[in-house]
Amino acid sequence: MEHVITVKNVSKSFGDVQAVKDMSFSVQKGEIFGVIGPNGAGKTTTLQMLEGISKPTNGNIEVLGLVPSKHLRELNKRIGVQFQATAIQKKMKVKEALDLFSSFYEKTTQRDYLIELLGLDEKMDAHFEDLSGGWQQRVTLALATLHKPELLFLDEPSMGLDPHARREMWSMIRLLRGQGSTIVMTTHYMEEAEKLCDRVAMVYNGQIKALNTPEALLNQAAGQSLICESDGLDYDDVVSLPGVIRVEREGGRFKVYSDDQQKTACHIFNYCQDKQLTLTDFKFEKGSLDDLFIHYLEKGQ
Ligand SMILES: Nc1ncnc2c1ncn2[C@@H]1O[C@H](COP(=O)(O)OP(=O)(O)OP(=O)(O)O)[C@@H](O)[C@H]1O
Repeated sequence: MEHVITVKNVSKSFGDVQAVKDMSFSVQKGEIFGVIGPNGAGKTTTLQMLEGISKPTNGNIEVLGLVPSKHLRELNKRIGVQFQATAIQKKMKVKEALDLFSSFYEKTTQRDYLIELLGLDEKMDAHFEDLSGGWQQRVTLALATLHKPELLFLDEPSMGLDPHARREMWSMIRLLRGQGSTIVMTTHYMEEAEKLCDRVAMVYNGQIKALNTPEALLNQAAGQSLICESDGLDYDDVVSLPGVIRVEREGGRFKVYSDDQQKTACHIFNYCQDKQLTLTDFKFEKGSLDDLFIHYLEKGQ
């Protein structure tokens, strides 16, 4: 498996704030690699170190065989970075933005292809500020990919888009991957991570808490919750059962998150027998990435 990014024991501090702590991972050629995490988790800081914009305090990074902070000029020819829409001048026309960004690169071999792929033809004379969020994202995606980068960095590519525009953005990202680009993206949307990404890193508190395919992460999440219902269940008793991490209650219905689903299930049955309670419902619930994410947030470490 060819790695286009290798991160080894990387940390980054801003004064007293340790934004990234001893992070290690690699990205394989041709994959869509997602980074998810709450605000302040260290996602942008990580991306900026990969892009060569900032230098790690400790550790080593290799991107396309180069050290980003040392070989920025060479790297910039081979990577694409999608700018936030706010970085584009409001009064600039789409075609002017394309011309300006084309002038940054030696070759813009896929300009015409991108205009067609992203349907930009009809918007060439529109001012950037007059475009909807979905169209603005298409333009910034085009600007990042004019030079057909081997590696594309997208920071929240579908932020603020409606569900339809988001799905269109996913198809475009898949097409760009189909053309040979490796894609590293951040997202806040669990559904996006699940449906679009080949592998997902869950980042919290500057550390990777889980890294796997969405399917494997979902299986991990699936082992973590169960539903039980009985009129006599006591919240404090259920919370203190072995393996229980967190309990959500709605009337007599409890959703129990556990480190060990089987063990907790046995303890719930024993507890109900001891207290002579009748369970009116009991099931293992298929978890979601949201559940897993909240699990790491609540563990808070
Ligand atoms: N230039 C900086 N100076 C000081 N602290 C910073 C700087 N950049 C980031 N931080 C801090 O580092 C931590 C990680 O920030 P980062 O922007 O990487 O998080 P994030 O996961 O991208 O969050 P968001 O989803 O809100 O963009 C935060 O505590 C942030 O306040």
